[in-house]
Order: sequence, then C-alpha cells, then structure tokens
Amino acid sequence: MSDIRQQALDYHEFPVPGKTAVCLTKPAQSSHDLALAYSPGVAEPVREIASNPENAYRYTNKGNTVAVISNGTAILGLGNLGPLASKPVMEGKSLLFKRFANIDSIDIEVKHRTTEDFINTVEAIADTFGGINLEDIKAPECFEIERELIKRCNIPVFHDDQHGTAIVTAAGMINALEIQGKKIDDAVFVCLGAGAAAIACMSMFVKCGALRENVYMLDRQGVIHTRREDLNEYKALFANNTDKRTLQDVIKDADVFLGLSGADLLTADDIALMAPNPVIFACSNPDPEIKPELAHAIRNDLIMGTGRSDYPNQVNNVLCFPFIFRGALDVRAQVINDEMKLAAVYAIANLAKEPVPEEVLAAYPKVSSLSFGAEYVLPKPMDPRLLPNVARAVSQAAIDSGVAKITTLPTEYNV
Ligand SMILES: NC(=O)C1=CN([C@@H]2O[C@H](COP(=O)(O)OP(=O)(O)OC[C@H]3O[C@@H](n4cnc5c(N)ncnc54)[C@H](OP(=O)(O)O)[C@@H]3O)[C@@H](O)[C@H]2O)C=CC1
Ligand SMILES: CC(=O)C(=O)O
Ligand SMILES: [Mg+2]
Repeated sequence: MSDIRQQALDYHEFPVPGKTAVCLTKPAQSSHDLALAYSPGVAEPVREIASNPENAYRYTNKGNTVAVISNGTAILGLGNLGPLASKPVMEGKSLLFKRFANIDSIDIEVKHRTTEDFINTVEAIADTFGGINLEDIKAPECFEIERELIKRCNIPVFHDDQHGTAIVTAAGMINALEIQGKKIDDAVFVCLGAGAAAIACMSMFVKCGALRENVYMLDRQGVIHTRREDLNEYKALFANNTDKRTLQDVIKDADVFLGLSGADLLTADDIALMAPNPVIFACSNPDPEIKPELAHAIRNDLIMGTGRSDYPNQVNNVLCFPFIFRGALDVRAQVINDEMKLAAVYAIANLAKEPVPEEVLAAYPKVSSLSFGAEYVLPKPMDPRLLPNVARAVSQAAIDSGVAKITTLPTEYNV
C-alpha cells in the first residue's frame, strides 16, 4: 500500500507538478505569426464573434474545450475536503478527456459561500467552453446546481457523478444480470448510498426496466422508507413502503448490491445472505464497500465490480464522460438529454459483447484473455472502440432528438 502511495505522489510531482499543461496549436515563431495571433490580426476574429457568437466555434478553442468544475464537497468517497484538495481529481478528469477523446479540458475549483454563488460563478464563465462537466459536488446541492446551470447555459452541462456513473453502471448491470440469468424487472436491488451517484443510478435503472418497489436505498440512517420524515425530495423518490430498516434486513435474498457510499460498509456476512447468483458493484472510490477478495472468498456464484482499475469489471464513469462529450461536441448539442444518455448505455453494454482486439489485451498485461462473462461485463477504458461507438450513438441520438446544431455525423466515426 505504501508503495502505491509513494508512486502516486511521485507521479504527480515529477518531472513537473500536476498532470496537464497548455500547448499551442498555431505557429508563434516570427513577428508575422505574432501579428496574426495577437495584435493586430486577433482583432479580426474578435469582430466576427462580436457580430455572431457562433463564430467562437470557428475561430477559438471553445468547441473542443470542456471545463471540469468542482467545489470539492464529495471528492470520490473521501468526503468534503474542499476545492483545492479536489484539484488532483479534476486534473485527472482533464487528463482522461484528452487521452480518450482528444478533448481539451481545464480544471476549475470554486470556493463559494452559497449554492447560488456557485451557480452564478459557473454561469458567468460558461461561454468560454463547449461544455461543462460538473464533478464531485455533493447531494442534494448538486441537483439544484445542475438543473439551474442547464437552464442558464446554452452548452451541455453534465454532472458526471450522476449521469456518467449511471450510464456506465446501467450498462454493466444490464450485462451482469443477463449473465446471471436474471431479468431487470424481477430483480431486487439494494443501493447503499442515497447521494448524487446513487439517486442517478437508480433512476437510470428504473428507465431501463427496474421496478421502483424492488429498490431498497439506504443512507446513513438506514433504509429509506415511506414513514421517514427526514427525507429530501430526491431521496423521497425512492422511499419504499416497507418495514425493513437495516442493511441486513434488505440484503437478505437481494439480487443486486450497488455501493455508492464509502469504504468497507458491506460485510462477508451480508453477502452470504444474498439470493443465488448475485451482482455486487461496490463502486466507492478509492476503496470499495467490500474488497473483491473477501467477496469471492464467501461465494463463487457472484459477479463483482468495483470503481478501480486494478480488478476485473471496472464500473467507473471514465467509460462514459470523454465519449458522451465527444458525441455532444461533434454535433454541437445544446444539452445532453435522456435519449443521448440511453444511447450511451446501450453502446457501452453492446461493446462488451464484441471480440476484444489484441491491442486492448496488450494494455492489460496481467490478463491473458477477455470475453463477455462474469469477469468482463464492461469494456476496458483503453478500448479504442469506445470513442467511435459511444460518440456515434450519442451524436445520432442528439440529431434524432432535435438538440444538435450540426445535423450530419462526423466522418471520423466511419472507421
Ligand atoms: N465508480 C464510479 O464511477 C463512481 C463512484 N462514486 C462513489 O460513490 C460514492 C458517493 O459519491 P457521491 O454520490 O458523489 O457523494 P454524495 O456525497 O452525493 O453521496 C454520498 C452518499 O453516501 C451515503 N453514505 C456515506 N456514508 C454512508 C454510510 N456509512 N452508510 C450509508 N450511507 C452512507 C450518504 O448518506 P447521507 O445522505 O445520509 O449523508 C450519501 O447519501 C463515493 O464513494 C464515490 O467515490 C461516485 C461517482 C462515480
Ligand atoms: C469516479 C468518480 O467520479 C468518483 O468516484 O467520484
Ligand atoms: Mg466523481
């Protein structure tokens, strides 16, 4: 453990601090170059944009730039550690945007007093970017923040911990339930956590066919049920009319455990109580609700996923956010709507059923083969097919649902 700690610190510190930098896309060597890039030449695109704001997409980096914006109130599963402490995660998201979808991305950490202050700050800078990826903002404030910003901005605003997580988790769950021989509309779900990720995931599962009455959601006070009087409007959506009160009450005979809460909150004894052939996605980062070794030691009929890169079945929003934004930016979608999100779910789920190319295996030297099954319910983040497959599906859904300003698919999807 201490070895990975030091390696991670060294990775972030050397050879230069941090993980991202700005690079130039135009020559800036001669005085003529400077006359074009800066004064006097720069005045020309200024005038063009002043006369028509859409020209910002033509003459600036707006159309390929996404801001990753956080206030550090729910940094992974580490909690509310403030905006500055969230910066490594936000730089990390920017790295992933560039690495996987060639989207330029900048991290912005906002110190604010009220929720309205945060919304006003983001709204004020939004026109700079082609899209805004909100990250690690805790519930329930995240719901109002996203709703307001979508209303006030004319670029896609997407809270990754809600929708990126929901899209990937739903894709993995559809496949895992199929492998386990279970139907989503029969399955009983236990969701530990009732925050940004949990509410969005369970809402997405319902859109994919899960029955709300088969969902037991828990927060720090236990099961969310109809007789509780301390529920916010978002938790109330999942209030179950039940006498069950504890994790042990609801985990008995459950088909699915979804963890979006914190480390080590699910025990081996809990897992032993689940129905035959269960699905356990323990998605808290960096440490899951139960370690896969422990879960596998208890029973051999389960499918296990975590949010981490170092175990099979990484259930993590990295499989979505670079690609959904690629698709949205490419057709200049004004929003990321439900049609685009569902298109991403099925594009990701379907890719896991395709034969895996050698170059993907080469990126995972500890794995000798990968094929659709209990240890491979989702594609690997390094799979180069994610970019065309997910972006194409998302762009097409944006066009079909009428939110795209460009109504032809990019030719680079035709690979
Ligand atoms: N793998 C992935 O792709 C992703 C994983 N996650 C993980 O999900 C977790 C939650 O993130 P997010 O939704 O953004 O955060 P939020 O702060 O919005 O929500 C956290 C939720 O977890 C609940 N919780 C915390 N501790 C416990 C506990 N001991 N018992 C029961 N419930 C508990 C909280 O309960 P209460 O409401 O009572 O405070 C709250 O409902 C994090 O660990 C994060 O790493 C998040 C996004 C993506
Ligand atoms: C993966 C991620 O976004 C999280 O754990 O918050
Ligand atoms: Mg996050």
